[in-house]
Amino acid sequence: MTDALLTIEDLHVSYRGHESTAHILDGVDITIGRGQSVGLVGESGSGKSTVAFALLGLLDGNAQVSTRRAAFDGREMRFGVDETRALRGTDIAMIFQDPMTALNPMFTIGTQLVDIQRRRFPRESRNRLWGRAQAMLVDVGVPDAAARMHRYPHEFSGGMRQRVVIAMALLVEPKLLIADEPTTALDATIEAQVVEVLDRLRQRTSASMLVISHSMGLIAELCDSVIVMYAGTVVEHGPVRVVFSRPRHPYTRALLACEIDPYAAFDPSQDLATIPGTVPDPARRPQGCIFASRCPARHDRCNERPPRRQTREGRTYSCWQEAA
Ligand SMILES: Nc1ncnc2c1ncn2[C@@H]1O[C@H](COP(=O)(O)OP(=O)(O)OP(=O)(O)O)[C@@H](O)[C@H]1O
Repeated sequence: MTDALLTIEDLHVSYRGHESTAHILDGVDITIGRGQSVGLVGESGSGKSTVAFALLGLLDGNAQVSTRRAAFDGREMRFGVDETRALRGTDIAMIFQDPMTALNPMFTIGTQLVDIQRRRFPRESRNRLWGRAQAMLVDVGVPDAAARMHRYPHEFSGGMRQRVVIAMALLVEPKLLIADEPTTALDATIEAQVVEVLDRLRQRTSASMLVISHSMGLIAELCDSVIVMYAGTVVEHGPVRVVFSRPRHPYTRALLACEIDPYAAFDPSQDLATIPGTVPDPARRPQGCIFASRCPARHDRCNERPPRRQTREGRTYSCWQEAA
């Protein structure tokens, strides 16, 4: 069994409103092994970013978070308190969809790449941190790195800014790198280049990765295993090869049917077509299977009782349908 870097059991996140409570995550389990890359895939609103934000202590103040058990790097962890914030920027680094979220327009890239390392390497000289930063810019494919260190974020293109943010995340030598839709804001050619950089660095560093995306192609390219989320629940998870080539859950099948081929050379223009029907209101979750209202294979039992968890070929899925 892989030595887990992160284990979260039964994660719940809800927001209490005036009239009702919206249950955004409902019993999510996540395990990420050391050096492993895990993808989180699902339609918009399925709760993918909520998982990352819970991990980093970035949820809105009115969020209620609970778990049965959570551990990071061999230590028990608690959510929504200072512990999660303490991990941010040292043990866990995040690459956001919009690189400007992480960059300060007022400072040069060099200054920001040096400052980000201070907490991790408090005794290192500025010169040494500057050298590390410049070398990392070269690594992520920023040309003319020595001169670019003196430039401001607005002097970089979108793709180059995202490379800078990847460098920034890697400079703190995180144990876990979270990439939340890292290429969505980029145009197609640049997107494929950034994926290539992430893939190369993933193979070289020992960091684990959590890649959040609605693109199965991107997950197939970057990840060892995949967690498929629907409306705040995990419907199927397991090795990417198994789940994508022989999906069991009707929702995974529907997602894959919408994309052309997750194993084709990464093509960012491939996107999800819509699956008929709508996601249930998080304030009124059904008592049976959460996907039943949109499922082509549903029968009476699916509306009445939560689905059965089944394991086949190292992959687990929650559905009443018997394996063929
Ligand atoms: N403060 C909040 N109060 C109530 N609901 C919220 C709040 N923040 C987020 N949500 C809801 O949580 C749900 C999950 O959002 P989340 O951003 O995690 O989904 P996602 O799968 O990452 O979607 P996307 O792919 O669009 O980023 C959404 O329905 C969103 O409206």
